[in-house]
Amino acid sequence: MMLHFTKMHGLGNDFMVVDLVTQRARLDSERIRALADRRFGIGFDQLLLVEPPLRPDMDFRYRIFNADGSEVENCGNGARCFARFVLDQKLTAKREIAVQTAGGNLLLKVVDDGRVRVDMGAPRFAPADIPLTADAPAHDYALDVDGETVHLDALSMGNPHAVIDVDSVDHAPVATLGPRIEAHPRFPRRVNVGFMEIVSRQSVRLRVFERGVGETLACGTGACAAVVSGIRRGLLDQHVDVTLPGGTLSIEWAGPEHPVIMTGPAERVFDGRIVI
Ligand SMILES: N[C@H](CCC[C@H](N)C(=O)O)C(=O)O
Repeated sequence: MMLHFTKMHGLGNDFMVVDLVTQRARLDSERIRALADRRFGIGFDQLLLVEPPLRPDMDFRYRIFNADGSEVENCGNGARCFARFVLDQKLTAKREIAVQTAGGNLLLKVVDDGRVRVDMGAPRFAPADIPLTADAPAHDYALDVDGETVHLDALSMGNPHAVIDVDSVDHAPVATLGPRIEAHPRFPRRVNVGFMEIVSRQSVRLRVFERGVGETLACGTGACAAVVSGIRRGLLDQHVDVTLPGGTLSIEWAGPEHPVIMTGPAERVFDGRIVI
């Protein structure tokens, strides 16, 4: 069958977006892995599926699959592209769009300069919510990585994140330490690993080794997790600019029980059709 899709990106974190409201397709993890490979398919960090909602108070269901075929709970850069996509495709005329994901509900809003503002929901810190099989609180957690102790802050943005402070992201061990933490047995659903350099109380630099993908040019939930971690430890103010290799996101968090607000761009690259 022929499947229509749109290629999009958020600061270089790139997506294949598929409307399953007006078309039908069965996409299993093997097919998704093939589509994620530019030699056999399209090539993307994540596949985003736009589906009818399962609940009457939601506008859409938003499903997310990593390049390795694993379905995940949330994707921040993808949420901004989701909003741009459903408006461009005229699947809605709403300017505030409620979507349900496996990790919670998001509220998407296209703001005047064309960027998208996302209410990402409140972070969660209990080890069981991350999940982290920890016998201690998940902040400033000392993780034994092959005999080396790595201090990290673990939390959930619907999906699991570990945040590590570094003096310089340019010299951070993203490629060597990232995969060993991503697959660490203490994280039974694996984990996204963020390396954060604090520049000032209103600015950080960040690189993320993403679960199921590897290092990406940007990670929206990773940017949220890094700012929450810094604010919680008294190192950052409420509104922080996060500069990733692909560009800068604006993140705001007013503290526990409050949602994290992320604002940034969403770009459409091309439309296509593929035989599946
Ligand atoms: N790799 C992530 C999903 C995509 C997150 C990222 N692309 C974002 O923008 O939040 C995970 O396995 O939880």
